[in-house]
Amino acid sequence: MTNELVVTDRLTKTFGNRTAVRDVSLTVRRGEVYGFLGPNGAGKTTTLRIVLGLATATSGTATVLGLPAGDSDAVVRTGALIEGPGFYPYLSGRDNLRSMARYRGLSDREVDEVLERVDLTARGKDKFKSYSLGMKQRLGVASGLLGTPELLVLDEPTNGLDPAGMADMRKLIRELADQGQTVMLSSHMLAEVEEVCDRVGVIAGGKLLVESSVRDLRGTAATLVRAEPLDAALAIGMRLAGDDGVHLHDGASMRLDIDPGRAPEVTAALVAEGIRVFEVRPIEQSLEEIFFQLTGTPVDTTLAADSISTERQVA
Ligand SMILES: Nc1ncnc2c1ncn2[C@@H]1O[C@H](COP(=O)(O)OP(=O)(O)OP(=O)(O)O)[C@@H](O)[C@H]1O
Repeated sequence: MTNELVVTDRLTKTFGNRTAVRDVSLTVRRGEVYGFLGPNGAGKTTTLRIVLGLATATSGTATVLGLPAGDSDAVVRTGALIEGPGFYPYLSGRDNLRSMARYRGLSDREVDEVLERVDLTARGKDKFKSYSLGMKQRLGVASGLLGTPELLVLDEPTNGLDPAGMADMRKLIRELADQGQTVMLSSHMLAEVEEVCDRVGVIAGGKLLVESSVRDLRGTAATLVRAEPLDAALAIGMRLAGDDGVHLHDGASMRLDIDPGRAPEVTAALVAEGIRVFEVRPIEQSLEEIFFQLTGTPVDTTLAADSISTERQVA
């Protein structure tokens, strides 16, 4: 049994003379929620389509559950929500799933189980067309869960949902993960990836820029110091962090590019020079800044209110 459920190796896809995906090598491990993060047009959907066997690569390989992407056994063991599944508007949610289940030789009992998992049991008998967007999307996830897939692939699962619908969907994905479900999802929202995902692959312009845990991506390698007089403090800062490791911050503090674990040493050095120390604390880069540094693309401003609140004023 492989623990690397998705492995792509230098995956490349071109459309005419446009390269949508270029040399993407990523790994999704069993039991994790993997966030494929990137701005619109980055190549996320194209990559997921190849992983799901809906498109072929121009070069490179994609392996799913240890099998070539598109292999019938890999397809059967993978659930997906991509480009919105087609549901019959005048059938109930449950009957829509039943028709899918029968087609695949699955029992009605399994339909009731997946409805329960996405919290739609109470509305299962209502017509699909009466559902909110969030419920429709949850029904889409339910359809992806039919057949107890080892891997669930969700393309922008919260796209178009209102804040409450987004929150419901994120909660659902975390619940599925807590039940052991491996999920690979795409998103253009940093806050979402931070909230939901264990690991992240950042893609822009078709290239995978970084792959790491959200925590490692952000890092905490800087220390904020508020002290007076600041000029004297800056001189000590340079002694400790080097000339390039000191940055003015807010006009009243400095950021030192040194591990926050050295806070006692920093404090002692400042105090030894008669400098008054008001604050020494770890400082995190915001994911927005990291994203911008990696991609050269600012985060979608419509997401600002939704973003993670962390230190945003690194000099
Ligand atoms: N069938 C196609 N024919 C031509 N170009 C395509 C095709 N599919 C995707 N592309 C192009 O490939 C690039 C990557 O598209 P893709 O849909 O994979 O990005 P994405 O990251 O999923 O973005 P979005 O969230 O906007 O869908 C885009 O420039 C897109 O226009």
